[in-house]
This record gives sequence, structure tokens and C-alpha cells, in this order.
Amino acid sequence: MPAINIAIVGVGNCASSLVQGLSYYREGANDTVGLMHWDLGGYKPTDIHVVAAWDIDQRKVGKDVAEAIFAKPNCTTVFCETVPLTGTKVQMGHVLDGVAEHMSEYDDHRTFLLAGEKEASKAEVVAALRETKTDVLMNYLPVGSQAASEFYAECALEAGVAFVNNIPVFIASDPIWADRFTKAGVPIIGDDIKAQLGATIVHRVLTDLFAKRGVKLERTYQLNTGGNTDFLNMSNHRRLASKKISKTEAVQSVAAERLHDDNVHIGPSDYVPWQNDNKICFLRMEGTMFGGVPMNLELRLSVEDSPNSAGVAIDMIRCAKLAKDRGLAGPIDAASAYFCKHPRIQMTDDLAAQAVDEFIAVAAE
Ligand SMILES: O=P(O)(O)OC[C@H]1O[C@@H](O)[C@H](O)[C@@H](O)[C@@H]1O
Repeated sequence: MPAINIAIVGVGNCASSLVQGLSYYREGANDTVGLMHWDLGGYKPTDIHVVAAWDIDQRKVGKDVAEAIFAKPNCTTVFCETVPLTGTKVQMGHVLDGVAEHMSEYDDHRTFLLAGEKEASKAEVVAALRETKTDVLMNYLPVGSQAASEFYAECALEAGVAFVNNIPVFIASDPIWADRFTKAGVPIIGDDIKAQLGATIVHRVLTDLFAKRGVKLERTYQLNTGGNTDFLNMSNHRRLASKKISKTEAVQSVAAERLHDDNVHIGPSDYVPWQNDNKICFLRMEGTMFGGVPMNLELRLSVEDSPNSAGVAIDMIRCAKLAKDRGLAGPIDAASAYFCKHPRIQMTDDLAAQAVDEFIAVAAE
């Protein structure tokens, strides 16, 4: 199998976990533990190589990706200390609204923004994608980066590179963008990555269970706290809107009956700096069961957010490459439904898992 060349936009915690994972699995340790697929349609994690990367933070720009992933403000757990140099240097990106809160507003770090460093133009990004023979572009910009995500989506379209939209900005699920990818012959998977065993999938599976067992879900909340830049960004409500829509729709879409807005509260709830990349989710579900008798369920989930995302990203990359190999274009619906919170077409996670397996089997033929 040939290699899969990926480019990364936004060398934050999620990118750090992904790149660490590529080394972790390359070293042969724990071959398959923590993966949904070791061999996905003939592609293994060891086939993935980072060939281009963009960021806008001086602490990362100019460094090899293997070093930039450990630069501040990244704070995720280091589970692979020795990541060999990739030979790929982080380039200055295009800023627009793709700037994290800690750099834009109440900010000690503004100086780290590369004043004087020329921003990458669209032509330069497209040329770099072509020169490096990038197969898949991973969008890891901060939540709320609408314009910047659209800029890189445009670059992917022009370069004919598959686009994986990990963030809650609506591109794969937006009919106009979906149509543009279809017409350009370019596959896209998105929107908003659903963590391996995160708040969304747990909440969805339990909501589906209520539906299947005939228990009427009356009220629910999902409160999340964390201390990474994602949570810091989301303390700015302007950047939060699409994230709340994405997370809420992910749960509403599997409920037997849509809950009234007053009875569902799902969102990032608070920024707790000392938590760093540890995310804690508090979940409550209230229902009515046999005989109209009430019940409730409470759950607390504690996860390291970024490895939890990387465990899914490693499969999205390979599905995007399989789609590209097969000449598929536009949103890849099975993969988007299984791996993302806000796909164009929602499915239960059981059906989505089955649809992904079928997609892999057909795509690999
Ligand atoms: O735990 P959930 O609800 O699946 O959400 C997790 C993911 O949500 C994404 O929006 C974040 O950018 C990721 O950092 C995170 O891993």
C-alpha cells in the first residue's frame, strides 16, 4: 500500500496526539490497543505521514512538526516522548478568525502572533499541497474559525485534496459546500469529530438505548469542563454557537422524540485551567418508564480529550484516502456519521459502524 500524505492546519493538542500516535504505533508498541482498526482497507497507521503543516503561533512556526506538537500552549498528555523528526516544518498560516482566544483578547501571548511574518496566501497553500502530494488535509483550527476553515476548504478544493473537518464549523453538512466538493470531485468527511469514547457518543448511545427500551427521555443535560485552549476559546460565547448546535443535534437526532429545547442542555460548560486536557463530562438523563414511573441516570466521564479525538482521526484519514482512491466525491456519509457529530446524514452509531465497515470493504476491493 502506498503512503498516505497528510497536511495539518492547527498544530494544537489534537494534532499533537495524532502525531504522537503515528510514532507510538510505528514503534510497534501495543500494536492494536486503542485503535478501532489496525488495517483499514489495506492502510495501517504506519502508512500515514505528515508532509505539511500550518499554524500562526511563533512557538510552533518554523519548527519541525515533531517539536511543535510539544510547544506551549499545548498541554495534552505526552504518551510518546520520542517522536522522530518528520522533516516537515510548520509554516505560517492564514490568520482570519483562526486565532485562539488566548492570543486575541485578554492576552499575554499576543506577541507570539507572528507580527511581520507574512501570512500564507491561498496560492501558496495550494502550491504546498500539490508539491507535497498531500492526500488529506486535516482541519484542526480553533472552534469558531468559520472564515479560516473556509479558506483552507477552498485550498483543498483547488488542490484536489480530501478534506477532513474536525471542528464544529459546518462545511460537509452545508449543502452549498457539499455540492462544491461533489462537483470538484473531492471527498470530504465532517463536521466536528466525535471522540472515541467521548461525551457525545456516550450520550447518543444511551439516548438510543432509552428509545429502544421504550423509556421516554424527558430531560437531559451534558455539562463539560476542561482546561485546554478549546475550553478557553469556548468561554467566548461568540465562538461557541456552532459547537452547541453540533453537540445538541448529535443527541436530538437519536432520540425517539425530539426534546423541547427547554429540556435539553448540552455544551461546554466551564474552563478550569488546572484540568489542562482532561475533560470531565457530567451527564443526567431523566425518563419515564413502564406505568409512567420516573427514572433517572447520572454519569461522570473523565477522559484526556486529544488522544480521544486522535483515536478517531486515524480512521478518518484512512477513510478519506480510500474515498480518494475510489474517485468518490463530496461528503462520505458513512464515515461522517460514525466519526463526526454533525454529518450531513445522521445515523445511530450501530448503523453508522456497520455502514463504515461496508464502505471499507467495498472501497478496498
Ligand atoms: O467528547 P465529544 O463530545 O465527542 O467531543 C470531543 C471533541 O470535540 C471537538 O469539537 C473538539 O475539538 C475535540 O477536541 C474533542 O475531542
